[in-house]
Amino acid sequence: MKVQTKSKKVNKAWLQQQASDPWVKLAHKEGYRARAAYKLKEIDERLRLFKPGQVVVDLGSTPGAWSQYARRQLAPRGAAVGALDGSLVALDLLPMEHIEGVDFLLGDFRDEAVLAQLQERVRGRPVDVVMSDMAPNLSGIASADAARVSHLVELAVDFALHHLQPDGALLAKVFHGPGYDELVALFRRHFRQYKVIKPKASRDQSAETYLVGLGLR
Ligand SMILES: C[S@@+](CC[C@H](N)C(=O)[O-])C[C@H]1O[C@@H](n2cnc3c(N)ncnc32)[C@H](O)[C@@H]1O
Repeated sequence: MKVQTKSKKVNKAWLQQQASDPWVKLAHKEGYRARAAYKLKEIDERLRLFKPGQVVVDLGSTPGAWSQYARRQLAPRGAAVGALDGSLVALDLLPMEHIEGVDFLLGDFRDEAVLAQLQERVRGRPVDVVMSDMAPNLSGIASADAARVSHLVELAVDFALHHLQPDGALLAKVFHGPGYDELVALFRRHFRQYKVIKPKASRDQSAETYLVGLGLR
């Protein structure tokens, strides 16, 4: 009974925070499924990641705000959405409501069979942008959580090394704390340039930040 009361309180606080969050309001107005769209938008406005006609892979895509944003950038002006077929491939553990022009795959990125299916969807085309907003369920045990985050980012780097075109980009969510410096070193080792960006839409109290690798070494 006590637990239920506490979770109701947490829920109420979360709902209040959502209602007063300017990014949530903007997301509603502009038709995005989540405020996360504005993190990607800011990164894109700084680095110009997306261009019409590119091939993009979105890892950890649900509910779909990054896919929605990327899809809007990839569609050449005035082109039918069908022109995008297969050029935006999204993957998540959780189902994602359909977005026109987005080829969604349900599965765990750590699973080799799922990785093989993702590779099939990419059909051997060089990928321009791999983006990963994947975040594991956190246990609260810092070392275990850091290992989970690092593992997902390392797998995303490995995927990027095999599929990115030479001037392509990898964008990945990371967390400050144990394992962070090693992930920065990994980006430095494999990319000609790397950037660390904490977008304004990322909550100050959150340890999340984004690493972007530009151009393969
Ligand atoms: C912060 S949400 C992504 C939000 C998304 N970028 C958007 O704009 O709507 C993180 C997502 O990562 C997914 N995820 C976590 N671990 C994953 C894994 N091993 N394989 C695939 N997806 C994973 C979660 O299911 C969750 O939907």
